[in-house]
Amino acid sequence: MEKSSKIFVAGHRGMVGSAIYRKLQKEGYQNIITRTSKELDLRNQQAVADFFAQEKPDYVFLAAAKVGGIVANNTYRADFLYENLAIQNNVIHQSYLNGVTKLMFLGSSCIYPKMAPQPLKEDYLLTGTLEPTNEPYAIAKIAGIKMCDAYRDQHGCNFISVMPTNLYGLNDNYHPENSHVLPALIRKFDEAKNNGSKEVVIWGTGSPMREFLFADDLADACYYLMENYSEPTLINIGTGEDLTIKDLALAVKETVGFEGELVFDTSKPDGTPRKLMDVSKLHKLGWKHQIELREGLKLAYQDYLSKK
Ligand SMILES: NC(=O)C1=CN([C@@H]2O[C@H](COP(=O)(O)OP(=O)(O)OC[C@H]3O[C@@H](n4cnc5c(N)ncnc54)[C@H](OP(=O)(O)O)[C@@H]3O)[C@@H](O)[C@H]2O)C=CC1
Ligand SMILES: C[C@H]1O[C@H](OP(=O)(O)OP(=O)(O)OC[C@H]2O[C@@H](n3cnc4c(=O)[nH]c(N)nc43)[C@H](O)[C@@H]2O)[C@@H](O)[C@@H](O)C1=O
Repeated sequence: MEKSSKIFVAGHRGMVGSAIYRKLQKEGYQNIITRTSKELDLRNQQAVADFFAQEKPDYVFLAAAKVGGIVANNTYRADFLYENLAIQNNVIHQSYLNGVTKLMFLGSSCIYPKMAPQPLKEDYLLTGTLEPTNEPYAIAKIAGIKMCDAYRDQHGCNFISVMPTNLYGLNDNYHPENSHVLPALIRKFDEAKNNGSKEVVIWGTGSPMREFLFADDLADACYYLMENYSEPTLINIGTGEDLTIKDLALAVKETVGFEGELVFDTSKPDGTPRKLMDVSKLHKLGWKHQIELREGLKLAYQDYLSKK
C-alpha cells in the first residue's frame, strides 16, 4: 500500500476496525475512508454499489460484521447468518466490480469443526461438523472465505482471508448478555467489586479452553499480512497459547481486584471444548504477537473504566 492509497476500513468504530484504523494512522496513511452503519448500511446492495462507484477505494479491510458471544450467536441465529452474508456479499462483490487492488476478509476461529484436532491448522476447514451455538455465524464466515477464493480463481482478484482467534481490547462490547467472555467477565467482576457481592457467576463449566489476542496485535498482524501475504488460502492469527475459562476468570478477578468466589452456571452452554490456533504459518511469515494476556487484561480493564 502507498501512503496515499485510498483505504476503506469497514467497521471502523468496532473493536477490530478501530484498531486497524489506529494502526494505519500510526503508519502514516493519509487517505483512510470510513462510514458508520448509519451512514452506510453494508447490508444494502444499492447503497454499497453507490459508495464503491463514488469512492473507488484501492484497499479494503472488511471488519464490519454482526458479532457477539456464545449466547448472542445462539439466540439471533437468523441475524448472524443473514447480516454477515449480506455485508460480505456486497463488499466483496463491489470490490471486484470496482477494481479494488486488495481486500482482506476477517473470518473467525469458529469456522473450524467442533472436534477438529488441536492446534487448528488452516487445512482443517470443512473437515467436520461445526459447533451448533455459532453454526450460522460460522457458515457465513466460511461463505466469505470461499467467496474470496472464487473471485480470485474466476476474476484474478487479490482477496485474502484471515482467521483471528478470540479477541479483546479497546472499544470492546461489554453488553451483559451479548458480549464475548473476556469483556463480560471484566464487567461482572468490576460490578461485583463495587456492589460488595460475594460471588460472580461464570457461564458453563469453566473447562472449555480459549486463546485470546489483543485487538491492537490483531491490527498489527492484519497490516503485516496486507503488506506481505497474497496467497489463495486462509491464514490463522493468534498467540498459539490458551487457557481454561476458569483460569481466565481467575486472571480477570485478580486484574479487577475482586475478592469473592466464582460460581459456575452449567445451564449456560460451554460451546466448543477447545479452539487453539496453529500459528506456524503466521510465525514463518515473520509475525508474532507482542501483548501477553496479563498486560492486555490491564489495558482492557483501564479502557472499560474510562468508558463506563
Ligand atoms: N471480537 C472477536 O472476538 C472476534 C472478531 N472477529 C471478526 O472481526 C471483525 C470485527 O469484529 P469486532 O470489531 O469485534 O466487532 P464489533 O461489533 O466491535 O464491530 C463491528 C463493526 O461492524 C459494523 N457493522 C455492523 N453491521 C453493519 C452494517 N449493517 N453496516 C455497516 N457496518 C456495520 C459496526 O459499525 P457501527 O459501529 O458504525 O454500527 C461496527 O463498527 C468481524 O468480522 C468479526 O467476525 C473474529 C474473531 C474474533
Ligand atoms: C470469537 C468467537 O466467540 C464465540 O464463541 P465462544 O468462544 O464460545 O464465545 P464466548 O466468548 O461468548 O464464550 C467463551 C466461553 O466462555 C464461557 N463464559 C463464561 N462466562 C461467560 C460470560 O459471562 N459471557 C460469555 N459470553 N461467555 C462466558 C462460555 O460459556 C464459553 O464456554 C462465537 O460465538 C463467535 O462469536 C466467535 O467467533
